[in-house]
Amino acid sequence: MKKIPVLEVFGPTIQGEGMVVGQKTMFVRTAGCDYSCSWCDSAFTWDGSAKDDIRQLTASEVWNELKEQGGTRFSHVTISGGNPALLANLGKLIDLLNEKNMKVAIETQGSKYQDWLTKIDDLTISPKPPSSRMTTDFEKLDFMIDTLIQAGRQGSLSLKVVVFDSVDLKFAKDVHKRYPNVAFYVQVGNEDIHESNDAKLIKVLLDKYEWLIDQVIEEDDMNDVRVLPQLHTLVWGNKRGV
Ligand SMILES: C[S@@+](CC[C@H](N)C(=O)[O-])C[C@H]1O[C@@H](n2cnc3c(N)ncnc32)[C@H](O)[C@@H]1O
Ligand SMILES: Nc1nc2[nH]cc(C(=O)O)c2c(=O)[nH]1
Ligand code: SF4
Ligand SMILES: [Mg+2]
Repeated sequence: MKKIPVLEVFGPTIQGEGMVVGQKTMFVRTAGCDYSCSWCDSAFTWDGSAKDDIRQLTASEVWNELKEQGGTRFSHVTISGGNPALLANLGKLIDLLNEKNMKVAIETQGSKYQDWLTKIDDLTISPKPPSSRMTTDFEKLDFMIDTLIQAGRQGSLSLKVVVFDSVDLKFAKDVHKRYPNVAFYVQVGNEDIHESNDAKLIKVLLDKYEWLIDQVIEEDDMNDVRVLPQLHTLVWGNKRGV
């Protein structure tokens, strides 16, 4: 039986980001990423700092853990990382979750396609803007989005770009223009991922949110865009596992 490298199972909590923000959900966080974004708020998934906490679990072991923590208080599971789309055998977990009548969401940056992506109810693809210092392979992203749309998954799909500055905003605009038929979100970037003073953090994040709203309001290429903060950060700050 192929295993899944798991770093965290937590919840129920609310989805703090993107297309189903506010949705009550459990989280499974896988280890490993093909990127190393300068501002990654989950760098422990790939920088080696949590390597001793990685557990190799089967799909049914992950399900058991979800049930242990969530009981009967959930019907939605979000799989994030790291990049969960690096894992071909995650398909087994997705099939099991579907069998258990769970809705399943995935967070990925769009760098790697898997066939099981067509089975996801809420799929967030989050290409990385220049501030991350990563470079998007648009051929791969085109392939992923074309394939998903061809498979009839347009309604389950969204793009979400994290924005820190006006260069990122230009990138977000270009991504939205390239895929005009995909629901599009911009999200406030958190520059203070190590800040433990929540009041200070919230003030900065709300100011950035207002700045981002103002930018989108003025932009005639962004009329069908949703502007969101990271809701979980406003509620719980930089705490892990919420
Ligand atoms: C930790 S990533 C894991 C999934 C996948 N690797 C990705 O980046 O889409 C989950 C989400 O958090 C966002 N994110 C990471 N660091 C952030 C930060 N400092 N501020 C705002 N969003 C951040 C990512 O852009 C992504 O949308
Ligand atoms: N509540 C909550 N919402 C989230 N949305 C995306 C998350 C992630 O780290 O992928 C996340 C997370 O870690 N917590
Ligand atoms: S792609 Fe996602 S998990 Fe990977 S480094 Fe960037 S934000 Fe972090
Ligand atoms: Mg997060």
